[in-house]
Amino acid sequence: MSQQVITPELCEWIAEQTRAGHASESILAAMLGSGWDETIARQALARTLGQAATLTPPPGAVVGLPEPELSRFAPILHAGDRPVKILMALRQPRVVVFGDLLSEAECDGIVALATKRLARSETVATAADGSEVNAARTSDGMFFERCETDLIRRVESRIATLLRWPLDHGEGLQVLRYRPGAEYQPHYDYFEPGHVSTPNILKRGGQRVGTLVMYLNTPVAGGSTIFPDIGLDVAPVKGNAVFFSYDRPHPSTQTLHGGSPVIEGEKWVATKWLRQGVFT
Ligand SMILES: O=C(O)CCC(=O)C(=O)O
Ligand SMILES: [Fe+2]
Repeated sequence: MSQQVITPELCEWIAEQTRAGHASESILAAMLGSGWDETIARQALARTLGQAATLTPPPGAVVGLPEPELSRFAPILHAGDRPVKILMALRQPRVVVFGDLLSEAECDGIVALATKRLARSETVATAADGSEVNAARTSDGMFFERCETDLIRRVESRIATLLRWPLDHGEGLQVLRYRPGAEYQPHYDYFEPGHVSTPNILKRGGQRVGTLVMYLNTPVAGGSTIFPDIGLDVAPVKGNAVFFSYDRPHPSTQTLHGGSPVIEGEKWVATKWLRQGVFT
């Protein structure tokens, strides 16, 4: 079978099989038997049955991922010290848009702290030979240490509560500033399994399994976070955030994403990457 697609007919067939009493696992086996690609088959089951699809994870996949508590679909989650709105949730791939994760003052505070460091890194960049310049990412960036200041610690523990993932499994916050024309071309956040540097990176906490991009300001135009595989554009609104998770380092996770070019104004984001284990 080439170019397999999940059609309404396929979803209806899965629903029928379920009504007839077949377990998700045996429907998957039947699909694999008739030549369906495993990733597509799993996606079709997840799309049709949602949380009722009880499948054991694929071999090599991470068991247990960062995930907000959405089982009752409470529109407001209590993330420790702050109520956080759920604006949108997609099951497959898992993408959740949060409203008001950060207050205006917290956004401004992170931007102020990062601005000082960006100014410093600009000086270094001019002096250096430019080898670090990445054409796919035309923003400027810096990293905070985990729990570097009280503000950073407060935000990090809120994220840990919201995503039910230990604080020490997260990397330090990365802040990016995009000026007009700057963008981050579509990419995956996991480390490429075949890349020479990956084995060393994985020693410090394993693979990345989730990403939270928090918007620290609202650009005038452009700068949405795009997910080309699923046709999703997330508007960068100050204080809001987009979360997505990936259980294996593979394009089948459909987590290709990027920052579209800023058209007017600046765009500031803080990204928290979540690892499988303790990040050291
Ligand atoms: O700026 C964005 O919208 C996306 C940022 C991103 O992909 C990242 O920080 O890994
Ligand atoms: Fe990314």
